[in-house]
Amino acid sequence: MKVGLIGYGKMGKAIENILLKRGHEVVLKISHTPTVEELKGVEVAIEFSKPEFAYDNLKVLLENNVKTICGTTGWLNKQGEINQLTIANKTAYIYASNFSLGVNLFFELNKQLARMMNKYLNDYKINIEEIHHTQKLDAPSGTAITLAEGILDNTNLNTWSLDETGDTIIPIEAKRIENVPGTHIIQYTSNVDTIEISHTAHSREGFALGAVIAAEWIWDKQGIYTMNDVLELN
Ligand SMILES: NC(=O)C1=CN([C@@H]2O[C@H](COP(=O)(O)OP(=O)(O)OC[C@H]3O[C@@H](n4cnc5c(N)ncnc54)[C@H](OP(=O)(O)O)[C@@H]3O)[C@@H](O)[C@H]2O)C=CC1
Ligand SMILES: O=C(O)C1=N[C@H](C(=O)O)C[C@H](O)C1
Repeated sequence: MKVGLIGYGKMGKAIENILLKRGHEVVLKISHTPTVEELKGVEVAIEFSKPEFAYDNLKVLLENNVKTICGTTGWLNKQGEINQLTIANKTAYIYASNFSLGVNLFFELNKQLARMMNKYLNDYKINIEEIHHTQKLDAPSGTAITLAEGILDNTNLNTWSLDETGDTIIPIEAKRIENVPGTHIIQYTSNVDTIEISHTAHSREGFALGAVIAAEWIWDKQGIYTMNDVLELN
């Protein structure tokens, strides 16, 4: 597979290592919005850049029929437009707030626990905590937002918030600590006990491997997909 890396930072470099180990060719690695000329020969693009650049990058990629994997978080208000561009250009696109197998299993566990807890939310108060390295630009993390959405879809709770509290709000606490690749904790606390589930990434390797597996999967497809499709989780 001939891959273009759009965003050659911490994740771009981790993804390159895995692509090369799996026998793929990295034909482009840039830290700017690609030009049409640069995209010639790119079969699949993997976009891990910064929140403010993701939309422009994805627009160029999809308008040039490049199949695209996007892991950049913190820009999702324009996801609808990107989905429309994917369909209009008959190409293929996967976004995931987290590409690791472990977190995608954790997303399913979170939904199942939320379904069980819904009738006990008078007794148990929920909270989400996420911890990341100090260079992270967005808060809360994309993964924490996906976890909150999984809980909202399976309970009578109304919304999530970084700073507000209330009976129907899921509070998310975002901590920034040097060198932490990504930790997510969900707690249900009553007067007598706490139920807690957590996922701790030990490095960026799991995110990077998941993005490469998604690129390999989308290579011969058209349409909008998720990691649930790639990993056949449900
Ligand atoms: N979905 C997932 O599984 C994961 C998602 N992420 C997300 O991926 C993103 C990148 O993370 P990470 O690699 O750690 O961040 P880094 O800051 O290490 O890398 C971002 C890179 O993007 C480059 N860049 C700047 N402007 C542009 C542009 N216009 N187009 C393309 N690239 C550009 C930066 O270059 P320069 O330094 O010169 O500005 C930098 O090299 C973040 O949004 C993060 O939240 C991270 C891990 C896993
Ligand atoms: O910025 C990061 O590093 C990470 N970002 C993603 C997120 O916002 O959820 C995924 C992972 O937690 C690492």
